[in-house]
Amino acid sequence: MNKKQSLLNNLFSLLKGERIKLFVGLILAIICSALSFVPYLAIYKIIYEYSQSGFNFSFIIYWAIISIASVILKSLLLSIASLCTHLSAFNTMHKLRIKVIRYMSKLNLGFFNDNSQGEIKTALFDDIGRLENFIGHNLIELAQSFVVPIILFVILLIIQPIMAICILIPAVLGIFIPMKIMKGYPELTTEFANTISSVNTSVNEMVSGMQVLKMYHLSAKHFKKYTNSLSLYTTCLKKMAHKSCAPIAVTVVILDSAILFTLPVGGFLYINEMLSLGNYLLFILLSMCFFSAFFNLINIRMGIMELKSGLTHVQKILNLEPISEGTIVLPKKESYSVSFDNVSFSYSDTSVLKDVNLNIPAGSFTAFVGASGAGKTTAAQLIGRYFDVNQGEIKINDVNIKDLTTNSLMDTTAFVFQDIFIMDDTIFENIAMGSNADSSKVIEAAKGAMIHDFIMSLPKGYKTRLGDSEGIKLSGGQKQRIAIARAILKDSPIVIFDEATSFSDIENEHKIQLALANLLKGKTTIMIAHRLHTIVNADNIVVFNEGKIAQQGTHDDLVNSNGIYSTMWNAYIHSSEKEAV
Ligand SMILES: Nc1ncnc2c1ncn2[C@@H]1O[C@H](COP(=O)(O)OP(=O)(O)OP(=O)(O)O)[C@@H](O)[C@H]1O
Repeated sequence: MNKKQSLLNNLFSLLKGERIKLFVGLILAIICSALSFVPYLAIYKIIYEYSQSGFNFSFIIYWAIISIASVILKSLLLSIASLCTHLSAFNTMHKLRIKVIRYMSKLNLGFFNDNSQGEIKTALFDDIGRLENFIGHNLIELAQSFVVPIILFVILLIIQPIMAICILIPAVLGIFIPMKIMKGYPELTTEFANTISSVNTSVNEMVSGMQVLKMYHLSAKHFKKYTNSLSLYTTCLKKMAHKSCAPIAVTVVILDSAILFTLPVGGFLYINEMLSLGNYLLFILLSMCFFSAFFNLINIRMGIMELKSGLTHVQKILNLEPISEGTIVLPKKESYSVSFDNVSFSYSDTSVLKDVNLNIPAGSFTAFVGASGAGKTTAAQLIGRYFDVNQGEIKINDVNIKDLTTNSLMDTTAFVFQDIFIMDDTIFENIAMGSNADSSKVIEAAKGAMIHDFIMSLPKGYKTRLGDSEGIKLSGGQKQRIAIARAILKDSPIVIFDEATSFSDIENEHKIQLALANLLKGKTTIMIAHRLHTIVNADNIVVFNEGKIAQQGTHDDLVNSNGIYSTMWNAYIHSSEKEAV
């Protein structure tokens, strides 16, 4: 998508497939507006007939039936028009949501670290959801608000030009004065969209952290972020109500009293024989329709402002630079080398990795260790292009990862993190993750991750549902083993574990280590670990310190040299002994 392309342009291109439905909807809406004149016409006819030839009951019945029929037909057509525009709205919202989700998949994975779930949810559902009001309701009102006054104005112009021009005065005042008073409303709608986003973010945070919050006796009232964002939201709503109050009142006053303006003008023209009594009557009735058509304009304008500011969040996502994709596809191989050449990286202003040089030979087992915040996870994530390096190059098999296709990079690397994503689905699908793997492969992977016996102990085995809604809950260690089974099944030549066995008990951790040692044979493995006993057999242990590589070597080499690792190891042994006592 073109970065400069505005969302409104995108909207028009999304609406392309909906043109017929929209056209039918708008035409029907205009016919409905024409039908709304019929009762006025009936009143005119009855009064005029009465003034000319006295009371005529059958004439009244005739026009009453026509009026009722027009009202019924109008309701029917309006329902069909509304159905058409709503179907268009739902299809457009669906297309835009798919478009944004597809686009998000082109962004680097770090986007999902940086953007809270609440913000993404607001953009996808609340902001795009505003299209329903705009396409479903506002477009109909817009068509009626423009077409009806134009038709009426032409009719009035034909009957009596002076009178027609006179009725323009209150209409113009009724539109422009409120618009002037509404100054500042667009800023409020932007503020409103932002406050909804921050309420969603804080609600998400609060719900996911409810257990911790309760433990610290923090109720919703005490969760400052939530109460603050909620107060901002409520304040903004109040400000919007205040701001919209005056323009709505002014519109109502001007348009409602407009008839008081046309009435004496018409009277003057009638006295001076420039207007017949019948036409005077018709004028009064038609000008009532004319003015009422403008009432919706103020609502439409507010709706458009809210839509525009809401869609800026969506536009912000669509404006992000997608990850540049290379063209090289790595051939299928058991293992690949990975190298960091002078790599530096910062998260906005925070420099995290500085001039890192590292060679990870194909098929080797490398461990990243170091103090918390030293940059281990960041270094590992850069291999999967969660973010792009600011300086230097990361290569897989001597190919810069930026030159690989995204699919090739994703096929080549598998990540197992501490924080594991579990889908609301069966255990089988949670391991297969959308692949076409058959059950024997899934079972083999589960056995490798030491989770098969647990799965078989469940009444529904691999068909057991996991997840928050109706599924069973897994322990941290069980989740980690599901994630390890996924990685085993993915069979990527480079596997990166970030504290992937930290939730397992010692016995299971040992079993997993043994199983992994077998399964990862030949693969290039990178393991980030704080529990140092899990990586003593690594071919190379890389010690990170403040974003730099401070040391590297085998466990024995590092323990025997006086450095950060030996200090870490001694502290680790000491704390393990203490725990054992
Ligand atoms: N998405 C992010 N945005 C901004 N700063 C970040 C982000 N992720 C990490 N950092 C910062 O980068 C630094 C390195 O973090 P990183 O997670 O790579 O360290 P680590 O060595 O893996 O730590 P740990 O062992 O605690 O997981 C830290 O100071 C952290 O605050």
